[in-house]
Amino acid sequence: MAEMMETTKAKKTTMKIALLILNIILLAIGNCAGPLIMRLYFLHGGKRIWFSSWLEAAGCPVILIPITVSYLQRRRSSTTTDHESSTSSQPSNNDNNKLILMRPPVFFASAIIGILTGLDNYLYAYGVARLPVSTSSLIIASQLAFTAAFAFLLVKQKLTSYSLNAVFLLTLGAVVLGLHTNGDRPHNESARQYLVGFLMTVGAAVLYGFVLPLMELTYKRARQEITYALVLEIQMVMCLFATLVCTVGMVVNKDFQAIGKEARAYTLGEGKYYAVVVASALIWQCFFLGAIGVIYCGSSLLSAIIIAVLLPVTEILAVIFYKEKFQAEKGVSLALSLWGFASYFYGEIKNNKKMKKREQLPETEMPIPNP
Ligand SMILES: Nc1ncnc2[nH]cnc12
Repeated sequence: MAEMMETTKAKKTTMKIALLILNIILLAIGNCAGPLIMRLYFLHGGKRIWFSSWLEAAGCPVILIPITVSYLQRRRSSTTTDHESSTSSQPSNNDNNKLILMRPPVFFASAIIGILTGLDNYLYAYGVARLPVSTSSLIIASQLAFTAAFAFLLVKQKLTSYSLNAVFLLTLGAVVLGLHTNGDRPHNESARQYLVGFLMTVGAAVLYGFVLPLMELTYKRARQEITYALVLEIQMVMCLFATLVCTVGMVVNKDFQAIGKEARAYTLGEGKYYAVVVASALIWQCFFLGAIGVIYCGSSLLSAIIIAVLLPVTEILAVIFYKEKFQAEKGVSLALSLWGFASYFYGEIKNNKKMKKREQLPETEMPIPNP
């Protein structure tokens, strides 16, 4: 019996590590390619900020694919368990047969997070439209410090010397990255436009720094078991509400009527315009699913650290694809980010080892029962 429990526990741990790796990959794709494709829209004639922020969430119907696969899998496994339990008189798990796992408290929390995400997407898109990538990346990297502060307040995230060191190094990396942005205001932009873009991006960093721990709090306070299938449903509801917020913005701003004209005038061609739009919607889904998936497998702080560590990668990709200059600051920033990331993981590994030792201790101290 104890052996069976050990095997199930080991299986669960392996599954969680596999899920963590998968979500880190999704987050990496979204975090690196998202800002680049959003910028591609603005660089070649795109002007609609509400539309651009709408694209960050509107690709959510694609999440219906893994939701359906997960439902079919649950049903299949529940049929097998039902069959086994009918012969072994064990109760079957009712939740497995449900098409929708989410209960009202999680639904309302996801809806609120979705509304905040919709507003955040607008702030973020505004910054990408107005500022050079290097500047907006610098500001967004400060999000890590806000996440650390909000995670400390909302979910009592323990800040070890290693995670604090990681926050410090990653923030320093962002500051170094911004050193070369002096006087980088584009020629066709007024000082006021530039300043508003700057402030909007600061707002995005603060708001998203709040949203990540809020999601972790939702997982912790949910009065139901959180599984990855439920995480997919949360992503769906969150993005639906974010899309709703941005749809209102688009309607007020008359963006829907402007899309056709904008596509025809796009300097890369109409076909490429729609390709950018579709790719953008899909890439941002990777970002948001990756972000909340990493929170599920790890924590909101880990999600923010991965986002911060990948920002210099985005810079390098911008150098390759948009022929931006690669100054020494970018190399230093990259090194600092990797150092911060290594520090965080070293701390986590040390912590895990300590926890495992503590788990094993009572077993060795327990008296051996008489047969
Ligand atoms: N809406 C957003 N999209 C991507 N990265 C972000 N960082 C802060 N807000 C963001």
